[in-house]
Amino acid sequence: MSLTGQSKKRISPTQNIKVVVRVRPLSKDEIEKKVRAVVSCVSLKEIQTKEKKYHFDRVFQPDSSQMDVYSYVVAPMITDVLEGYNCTVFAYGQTGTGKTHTMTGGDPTLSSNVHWKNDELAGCIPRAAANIFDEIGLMDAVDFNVRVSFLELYNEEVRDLLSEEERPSPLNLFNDSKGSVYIQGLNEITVFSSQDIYGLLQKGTHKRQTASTLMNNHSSRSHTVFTITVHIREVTLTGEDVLKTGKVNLVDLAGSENIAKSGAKDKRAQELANINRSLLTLGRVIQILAEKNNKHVPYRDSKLTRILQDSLGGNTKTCIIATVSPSSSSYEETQSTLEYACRARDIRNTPTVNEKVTKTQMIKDMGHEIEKLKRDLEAARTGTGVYIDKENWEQLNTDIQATNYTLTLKNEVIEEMKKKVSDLEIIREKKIKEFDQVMNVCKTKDKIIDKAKTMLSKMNVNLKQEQYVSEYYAHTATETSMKAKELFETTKKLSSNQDILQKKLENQYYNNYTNEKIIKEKGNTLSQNIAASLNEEEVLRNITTSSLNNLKLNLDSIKIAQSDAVQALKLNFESDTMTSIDKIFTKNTDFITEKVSGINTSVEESQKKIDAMLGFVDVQSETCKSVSTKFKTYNHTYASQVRTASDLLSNIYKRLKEQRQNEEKVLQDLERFTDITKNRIQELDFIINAVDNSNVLKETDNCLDEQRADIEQGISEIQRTTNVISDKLKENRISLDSHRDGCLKFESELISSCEEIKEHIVKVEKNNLDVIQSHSIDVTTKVEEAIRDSNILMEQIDTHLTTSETLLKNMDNIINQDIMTNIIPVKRGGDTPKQNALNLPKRVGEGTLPRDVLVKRFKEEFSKNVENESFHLNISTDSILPLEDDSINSIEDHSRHSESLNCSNKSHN
Ligand SMILES: Nc1ncnc2c1ncn2[C@@H]1O[C@H](COP(=O)(O)OP(=O)(O)OP(=O)(O)O)[C@@H](O)[C@H]1O
Repeated sequence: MSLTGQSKKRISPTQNIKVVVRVRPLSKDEIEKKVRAVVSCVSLKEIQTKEKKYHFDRVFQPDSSQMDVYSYVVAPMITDVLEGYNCTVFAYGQTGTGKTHTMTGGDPTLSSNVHWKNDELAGCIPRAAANIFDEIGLMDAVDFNVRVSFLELYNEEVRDLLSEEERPSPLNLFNDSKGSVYIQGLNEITVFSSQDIYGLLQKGTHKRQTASTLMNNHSSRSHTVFTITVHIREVTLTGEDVLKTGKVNLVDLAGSENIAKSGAKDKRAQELANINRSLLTLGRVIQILAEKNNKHVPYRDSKLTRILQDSLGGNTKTCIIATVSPSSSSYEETQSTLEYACRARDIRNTPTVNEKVTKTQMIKDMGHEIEKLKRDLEAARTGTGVYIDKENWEQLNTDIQATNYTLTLKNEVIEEMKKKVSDLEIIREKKIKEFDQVMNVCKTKDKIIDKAKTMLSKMNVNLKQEQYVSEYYAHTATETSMKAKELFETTKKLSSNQDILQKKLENQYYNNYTNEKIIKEKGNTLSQNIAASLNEEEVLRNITTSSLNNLKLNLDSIKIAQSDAVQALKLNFESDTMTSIDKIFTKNTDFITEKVSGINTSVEESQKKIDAMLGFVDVQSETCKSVSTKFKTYNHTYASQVRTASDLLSNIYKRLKEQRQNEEKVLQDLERFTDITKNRIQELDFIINAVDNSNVLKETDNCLDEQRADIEQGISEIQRTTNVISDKLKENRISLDSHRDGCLKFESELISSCEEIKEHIVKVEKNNLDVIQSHSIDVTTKVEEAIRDSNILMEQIDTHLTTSETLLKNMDNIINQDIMTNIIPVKRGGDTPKQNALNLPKRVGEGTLPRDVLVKRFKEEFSKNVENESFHLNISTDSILPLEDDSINSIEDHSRHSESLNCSNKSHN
């Protein structure tokens, strides 16, 4: 039987294995002994011990029913099994915590009177059996096959609990060609109802090895695996028969307590070592899988882990039920079970649906198997098989086993590689996600950059536009001044022409006057002649009168014509020149007004800037003030500190001085005392000598000797005292010296620290001053720049105003003096002079364009030349200004008119 074999087809996403905890209620014994419960279920997912809180997929309280556990853990797996998944449920925990109670339940044989859902004692295995048959029963007319196997793993030996043998021999584990674990000779019994399964469960349970331990008389020391395999026949859309296979392994593990505590000895200890070997290996496997560090997973180190390989980190849907006791006596085990279960939560499986096998393929496989068996039977019956020596046979078997082992190892390596690949795949996916995120960030950044670029280009265009407009205005200003000059020249010429015209008129009048005079003289001569000749007087008078009348008429007509011509000339000149001057004036006024408003705006802006600068200056001055206040405070503190330090020093000096004075005084006293002592000694010597010399007093020798001895003793004592005092004084002096040195050192340190503080203050002050200076320089520069700008603007305004004033004055002069005065007829005569040709400025009437027109023009030009990198707009008035020829025409008309007038005058002459 293969526990794990089936090639896989549909892969579900990788998922953590499910881990739940079931807390058993306190037993009667425990209640009687008043054992304390040391674990509490905080919520549906949390359990609290004395030390720690643990989180699981689900926590079942002591009063949870069997059905509660089944509904949450196994029921969803039945649906998965029928869909073709392999599922495994482990019960893990200390002996006596309810593993068997959870997996098998009170009585493995369910009563047929009660529905399995209502049976209180039934564990997961009988419920799963009933559930599977219920589910199959709900399916419409399907062919199915349900098989059951039940094995026990005891002392690292696999035994078939459904074997007919009384004491079944251990079974071998093999890895088949697909790398799955295969248990040779394990019975898989086909069942047709849930009752069949209950029977087999009961049969197997009887066979289960049990052993007594000190902890629980009924506890099982073996692991059991109860497997229900379901094959369902399906017909594909193409009409082909396929077989869908799914199975559920229900595992009841041996108790997880340690050997020492169990108190087992000798053979039992060996058993426990083996049992623990499986559990220890299971623990290591769980640890390595949970750590996800791609270490070798030691599935092969125990039979239990080999059998359950696929359920841990494989393709199976797995759930671990950790059973714990609430009793304080089991606290350590409970804690270790919870830690173990917690670790297992990190194991990830990739559940995969078993591949559906076609009927043809199955028949083919079975046919091959039958053929093989037939051949073996035939060979055994006829003796035609291959006979080899036993040793060779064993060698061959060993070789096969070794090869199989190598193969298995290779398969394991392959599996590991696959795992690594899948891990790498996960990492790759993560990296791709990260890369995508980075790319998204980059895209966002790109968008921001693009926006910034667009803004920049817009700003560039605006800048160019502003340059264009300002250049244009500058250019127009120059042009205007030039035009004004030309106009001035023209006006001058016009005035000289006016003079000439006046002269012409004067000449005309003079000629007329002369003519009149001559006519009058001639008339007088004629009348004289008529008077002389009386006969002809009447006739001659008539002739003369008519001639005079004619002449008068002629003269009048000439006068009228001339005055008309002058009037017309005057009117023409006035209207044309005035119109053109008006136009220029209006345009210039507009231009000036616009400029003035622009300049006003600039001045306002400058004013605002200056205000802002002044504000900034105010802030800076405030900062300066606060800095200087701080500096003052700092200085003050520093001065007071220096003062305190100097006071301290002077105190120390004073004390030192006093001490020195005291010392000197003591020394002086000592010296005086020494002198006195010396004198006393001398006196005594003198007395002794005197005594020595006197015989009378020899009697008192002894007494004197005694006195001398006393005195000598006193002297020596005095000397000793003096020595002691001098030693003390020396010591005192040394200590004073060291004290003085210390004071001096302190003083020098104080001075140096004061110097440092001073330097620091100076530095800070300098820095502050530098900062303030640089700020004020900046501010001053900016203010000066702003003032300079505004001055320039004011100058420009002044220049414009002066120019316009000059223009106005010139025009006034032209109108008031040159034209109006010179037009009055002069009573002098002369020859009509030749007329001077006027050199008028071509576009004397041109004004400046409004800003919006300029901007529009700039945009047109810019859009045309946008491709050209070195694009530069031509702002010459030839290219941008429209021709406004009214003024030119008027002046040309005027000159034409003058010419015609000249001609008419000539004809008159
Ligand atoms: N949730 C529970 N409710 C009621 N009784 C329980 C529960 N869990 C366990 N018990 C009782 O505790 C005793 C021990 O339980 P059980 O035999 O299932 O423990 P075990 O973990 O399987 O022990 P072993 O490892 O020795 O097989 C039994 O009498 C069982 O009925």
